[in-house]
Amino acid sequence: MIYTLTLNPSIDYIVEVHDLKLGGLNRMNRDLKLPGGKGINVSRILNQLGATNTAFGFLGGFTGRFINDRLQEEAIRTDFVTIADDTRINIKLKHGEETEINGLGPAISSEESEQLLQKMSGLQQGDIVILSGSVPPALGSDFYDRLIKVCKQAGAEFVIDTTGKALMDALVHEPLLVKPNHHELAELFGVTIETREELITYGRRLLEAGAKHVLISMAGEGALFITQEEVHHANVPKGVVKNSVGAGDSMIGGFVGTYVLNGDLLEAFRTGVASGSATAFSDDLATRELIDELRTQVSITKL
Ligand SMILES: Nc1ncnc2c1ncn2[C@@H]1O[C@H](COP(=O)(O)OP(=O)(O)O)[C@@H](O)[C@H]1O
Ligand SMILES: O=P(O)(O)OC[C@H]1O[C@](O)(COP(=O)(O)O)[C@@H](O)[C@@H]1O
Repeated sequence: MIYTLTLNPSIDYIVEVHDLKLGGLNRMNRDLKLPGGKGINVSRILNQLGATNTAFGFLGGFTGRFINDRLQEEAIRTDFVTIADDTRINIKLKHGEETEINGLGPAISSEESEQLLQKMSGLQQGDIVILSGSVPPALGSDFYDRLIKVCKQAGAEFVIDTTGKALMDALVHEPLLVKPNHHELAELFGVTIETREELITYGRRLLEAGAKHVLISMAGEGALFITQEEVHHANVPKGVVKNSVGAGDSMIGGFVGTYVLNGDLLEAFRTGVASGSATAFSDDLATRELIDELRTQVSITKL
């Protein structure tokens, strides 16, 4: 079974303002509310691909109910801990560029966090758990570490998509996959990365530190897939970018879903790229139809 875990879900409030005046009154040209948070996005893509999964995490208040209702409409299995505080709202401001303002996250009591650990104690050998996104300050910076230990004790594999120290600390536990984008990879090592060779060098360091597979996404510039044996590059399909929020999560969903369904790593890479692009070319996350259409445009080259 595949599980996603979103410690810090969000309503993604997408606000389009054509001519933004800081300090002035602005009117929205368009707005859209989407269920968000990294693991929740992964669950929605897995569901599109027919990969059965359950979404774990914390949801609370009117915002949490909105997210839960939207996931029920899509028949996604959920097993969230209900918390007293409201789930956050993240603002995605489109004004020619995309500016994101993400909330810190709600208060979570120790009883609520224990409930999550209790749910996860039911994990079994062979399960895959996708740990995605930021950690609300209320949980403490070592919370992923505790969750990874629960996964390992159960014999479950894990994927981790987070940043900074939490990601670096997770590597020693041998995640099945990590997927930094090119900026996150540079930040992880405190360097500036200019070339593809440098991306590969730093990507390989994540393998050396314990990751089993490394995906490096480069938005419209394609992606790299690095394993112990080989490095592959994929181009991205052509299309008009509408909303790239969730593109990285879609890539993880496409990769893991395909890997679990057919076991082929390069097909998983291809579907991951197609899923990321299909989301970038859509207002909401990708649909199965668009992923299938774009998959035929992704070519993979061994470097
Ligand atoms: N402008 C774009 N054009 C085509 N595909 C895109 C674009 N932006 C993102 N994607 C797709 O989504 C994937 C993940 O996007 P990226 O922006 O690198 O991740 P993240 O959302 O984690 O920052 C890319 O590898 C690519 O397949
Ligand atoms: O937990 P974080 O790091 O604040 O990220 C949450 C945000 O990331 C997203 O999951 C999108 O992530 P990506 O664009 O990296 O795929 C949004 O839905 C959400 O608002």
